[in-house]
Amino acid sequence: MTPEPFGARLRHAMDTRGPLCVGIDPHASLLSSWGLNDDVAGLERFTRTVVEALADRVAVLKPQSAFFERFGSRGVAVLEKAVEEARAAGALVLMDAKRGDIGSTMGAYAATYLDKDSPLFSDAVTVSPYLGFGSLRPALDAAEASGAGVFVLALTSNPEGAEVQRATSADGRSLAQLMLDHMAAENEGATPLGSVGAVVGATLGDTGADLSINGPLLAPGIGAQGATPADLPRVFGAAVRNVVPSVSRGVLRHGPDVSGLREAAGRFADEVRTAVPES
Ligand SMILES: O=c1ccn([C@@H]2O[C@H](COP(=O)(O)O)[C@@H](O)[C@H]2O)c(=O)[nH]1
Repeated sequence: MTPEPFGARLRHAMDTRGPLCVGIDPHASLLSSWGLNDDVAGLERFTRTVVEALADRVAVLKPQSAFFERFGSRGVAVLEKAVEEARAAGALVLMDAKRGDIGSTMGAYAATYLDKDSPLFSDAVTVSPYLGFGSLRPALDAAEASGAGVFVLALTSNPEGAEVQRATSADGRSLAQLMLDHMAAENEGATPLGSVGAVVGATLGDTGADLSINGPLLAPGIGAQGATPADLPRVFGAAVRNVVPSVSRGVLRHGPDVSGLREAAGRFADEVRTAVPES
């Protein structure tokens, strides 16, 4: 049976739960402020608490793989369990791994995150297109086959990104626009939403880019990096209904109480609803 595409599953989740994505970023400083040790037991407790607090209410949970990988195989085991538990509780899991390599190696990354039989299978994964959009083909194909999604870096939230992403390509478009146009081509004709998303920072102000890719737009940078939900209409213009606003530390710093995490996520969700009533 053909799996339901990620874009359709995400649209449904956004419409029923609201579009907010909360990141699971177990920074050492957060473990400490939660009264936990910077070790695998602390990592596990932190992660389970976030999943317990939020997986039954937010559309998307986004574990940041780096914070798990730093503990080696035992950290990755915590990540595997978190993915399984978050998905079982109804959240879509977006693995923030930002993978990118030559196509043959990309195939191995695709097998890791986008093959239903993998212990790290996720609803979607972040990838970097700066080895050429075509190098992502194994991930795009694997995602389509398994009903998963791929979020491609376009205009990242960090100020350093501009020197690469705003550089001019051979045909005069910015590199970011070139990538966005590739994503639009991948999503052509998909309803209600394509499964190839773009990452566009909420911190950027008016991007001047054409964001009409017919796919989701992940907007990190809300909270600790200074953006707010009120910035979304200016950054995303007519595409704002497809935005998945993402916040990590801005919510996580309200732990370790489950109620504190829920209230913080609820406040961001309310702010998003006020800023983007059509979302
Ligand atoms: O352009 C990007 C792409 C990804 N990120 C990731 O999102 C979170 C942001 O965390 P905050 O605590 O809300 O700042 C983090 O995992 C980044 O790696 C991004 O910030 N910008």
